[in-house]
Amino acid sequence: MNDLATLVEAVEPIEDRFALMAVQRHHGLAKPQGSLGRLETLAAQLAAIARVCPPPAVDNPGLIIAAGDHGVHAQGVSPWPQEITTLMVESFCAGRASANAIAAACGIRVAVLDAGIAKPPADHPVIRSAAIMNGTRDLRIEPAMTVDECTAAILAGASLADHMIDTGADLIALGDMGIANTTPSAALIAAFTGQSPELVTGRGTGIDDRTLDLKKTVVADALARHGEDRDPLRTLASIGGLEHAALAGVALAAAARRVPVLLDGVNTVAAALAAAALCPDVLGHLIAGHRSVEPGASAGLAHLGLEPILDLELRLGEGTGALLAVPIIRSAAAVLREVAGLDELGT
Ligand SMILES: Cc1cc2ncn([C@H]3O[C@H](COP(=O)(O)O)[C@@H](O)[C@H]3O)c2cc1C
Ligand SMILES: O=C(O)c1cccnc1
Repeated sequence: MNDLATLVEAVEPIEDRFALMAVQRHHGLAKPQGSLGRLETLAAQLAAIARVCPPPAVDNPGLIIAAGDHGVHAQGVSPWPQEITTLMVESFCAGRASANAIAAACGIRVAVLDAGIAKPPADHPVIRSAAIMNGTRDLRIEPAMTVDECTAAILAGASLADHMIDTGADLIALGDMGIANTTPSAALIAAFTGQSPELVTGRGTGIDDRTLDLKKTVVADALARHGEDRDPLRTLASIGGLEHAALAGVALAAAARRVPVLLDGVNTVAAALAAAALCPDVLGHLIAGHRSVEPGASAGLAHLGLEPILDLELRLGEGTGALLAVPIIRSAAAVLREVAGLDELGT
């Protein structure tokens, strides 16, 4: 897929009639009706996404972690040095980050996209480089990306998702890495939900009250600079990050292939808002893995109409909350595929 219009056009709405078939099938299984609660709703969504009932088994889930750096880091919105982005990407490659530990525990493969890191890491088989730019510009004072740069990042994410699906992935979880990225996330969430920067800006990695006030001002200034334009692509380019754009592309490409897209914390929710603004039909393909502590995550999920599977008070990112929800999604598909019918009992 080498242009954005083609990518957006390739996404079709999910088909509710397969969800209805799933509900009927659940009613006939050897258990009281509705007794598996939201597992049943999830299974119905999986059927509607795949357009088949029962839905395919979730045998080969994958995580894509998109990493980027941010010009707005210069405003002092994160207590951490920018180099941590590169160091954490190296840690993903070495299999030593939290995301790796959880992915290994849950049997999920991990791929990393350097969507635009200031100091690119050394080549490694699990990293792909988008090779667009080494981080965004400072969104408080100028557009973070041009529309062309943003489009290139979306397509780089889409291409990696396509590759993962071509090599067997049947569910794609989104993960992020990028010091200072909760600032563009707050800006995107404010822009796409209409909520105030005050309400959707949070403490990220854990900033003090004074830095939080500064961060809210930076987000408000970015929105004021950008103005009223809510064109999805121009908004994403102006106040977003390269990893947000790449993850929006991952979501679009997976949806186009009828593969479920699993969201993590605030940064992936911001990317999902952009993807849904670019292409509303992506929405039915999204599953919210968890509710991040970050306030913008809840605002974004409410706007998308998504109820998260888990609430473990996580605020890390990297895809950790999405990964933890994978066994539940796998189980939802397995129940609908494998459980005996009431009429089969004793046979
Ligand atoms: C060591 C370390 C590992 C991380 N893994 C994810 N994040 C998370 O924190 C960053 C965003 O928070 P803020 O906007 O406050 O900088 C992102 O990289 C996010 O994925 C990390 C942050 C650190 C420091
Ligand atoms: O919601 C998240 O995933 C998150 C929160 C704080 C910092 N980084 C990520």
